[in-house]
Amino acid sequence: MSCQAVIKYNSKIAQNKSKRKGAGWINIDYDRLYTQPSFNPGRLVGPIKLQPVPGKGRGLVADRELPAAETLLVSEPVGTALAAPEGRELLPHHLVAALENMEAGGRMGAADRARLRLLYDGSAPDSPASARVRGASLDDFRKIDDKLRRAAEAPKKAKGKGFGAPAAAAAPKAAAINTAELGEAPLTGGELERLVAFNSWGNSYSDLGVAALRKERSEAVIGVWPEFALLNHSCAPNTVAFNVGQSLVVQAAAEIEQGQEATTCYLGDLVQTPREQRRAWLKGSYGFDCQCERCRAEAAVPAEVSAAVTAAYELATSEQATKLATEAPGRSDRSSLRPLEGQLAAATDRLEAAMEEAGLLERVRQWLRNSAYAAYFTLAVIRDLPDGSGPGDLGGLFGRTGAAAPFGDPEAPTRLAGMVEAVAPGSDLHLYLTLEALSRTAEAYDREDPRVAEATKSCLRAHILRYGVVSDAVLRSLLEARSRTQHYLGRITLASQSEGAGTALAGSLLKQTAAQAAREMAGTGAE
Ligand SMILES: C[S@@+](CC[C@H](N)C(=O)[O-])C[C@H]1O[C@@H](n2cnc3c(N)ncnc32)[C@H](O)[C@@H]1O
Repeated sequence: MSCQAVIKYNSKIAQNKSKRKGAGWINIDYDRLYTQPSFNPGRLVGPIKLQPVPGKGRGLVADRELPAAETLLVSEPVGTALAAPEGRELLPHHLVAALENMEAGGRMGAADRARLRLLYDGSAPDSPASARVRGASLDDFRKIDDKLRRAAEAPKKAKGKGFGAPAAAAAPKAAAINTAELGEAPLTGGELERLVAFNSWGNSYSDLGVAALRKERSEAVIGVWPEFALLNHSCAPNTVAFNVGQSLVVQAAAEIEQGQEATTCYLGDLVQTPREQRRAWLKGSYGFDCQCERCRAEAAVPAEVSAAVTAAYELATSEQATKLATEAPGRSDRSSLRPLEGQLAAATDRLEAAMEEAGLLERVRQWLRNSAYAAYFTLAVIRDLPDGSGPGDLGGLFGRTGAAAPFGDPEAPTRLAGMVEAVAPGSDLHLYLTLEALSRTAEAYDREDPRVAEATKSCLRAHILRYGVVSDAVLRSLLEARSRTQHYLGRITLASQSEGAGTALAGSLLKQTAAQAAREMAGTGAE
């Protein structure tokens, strides 16, 4: 890194430090959070505010410039989040039943009831029910416990200021919300169903790297993290969220400008499907027509480009392709997959040519590639199959086995990681692919090769995006734990200590300190 970049970086850090003295910045001890299960960070809110967002009801907007890797939120669930062994599917009705049980058993606190009732319940934006919560602020979520205590001490004062009361109608400000009253009546089954339908968040695993460091099992989770439920959706979001114990951590996964909306993605794996599929699912599940930047950009491309996306996607998700790809790990060679490989190559080439012809921006091209990701991914998987070697020797995108397989294209994971970063920065898949890219390029090229240096940088960047700036030791442990993840047919799992070729590699390659990596990131951004 050049001297100039170091100086710029230092001044950027200094600026950030002085900015962070103000209210709103989260200064969390990540090392403790990621390593000590007993450490409870509580409810933390960064420099964001809740405000009306045209066409979306309310949303969270950055109060100041938020650099990538900065923490937006650390949220705790309403009641408790449900957990099950990793990979098990937990559905909203499981959560509704659990919350109903809490109510029935007298274990639902007034503060949690109030937090839930401050969330969107599916009512039309101009209905009286929506008007009830429109004036809420993030403080209403954070300070409910205090308010309830004060209301209990002076019950008469608190009465008469609730929603719909004449005084509230005359002054429709946040102060009109009486959170104490919102916590009074038990939540009905119907209320819970609606609130869970629109606000719950589930994941088939809590953070794999952190679980390893905390010596916990990674678990499937579902819950309502109320502050997180204030984030609106985008098909190319600028935040990443992950579970650490009962907490949900939300990080800026890209720089978010002051006044810009922070967004999350409601789609899960569907983020890598064409526009029509994404929008149909969002309409069916949440009742809105997505108008995010990616949806708008994808709607504006020439018909040939859209047709090429659809054709590539449909080919890769056809019954025949899915069957062949599913059976592939048991195959001794890739010869029977040659016809499919040829069709997929033609389909992705056609998409690339159509995008080139249309002169699209690289950002839009990356979005469109994600819409046809199944085709790019399946092609890379087929090309990864070793020619002629026996079953059990499979490695690469089918999951690391430690075998030194003669991979078809050492740069395939680098390209896939770049694509995924465009729609799911800091996601499990993004981190997995950057590690895969690092181990592949290191196997294929000399350690001094710029492609290895680039892959190292991308890998560190992805991990810092997700985890924030942690100590050198914790970063290295996280990388080592994550280098044992396996990816097979869309599922990422953590292999046992002894499995996985990535561990030693990560240890030897990732000698850079967390501070150096952070400098690299800031230096790149500053130049
Ligand atoms: C989890 S809530 C998000 C916060 C919500 N906007 C509020 O006012 O509390 C989900 C609901 O927000 C709205 N929403 C989220 N993302 C949207 C988007 N991209 N466009 C339009 N509406 C959106 C939809 O009504 C959706 O059902």
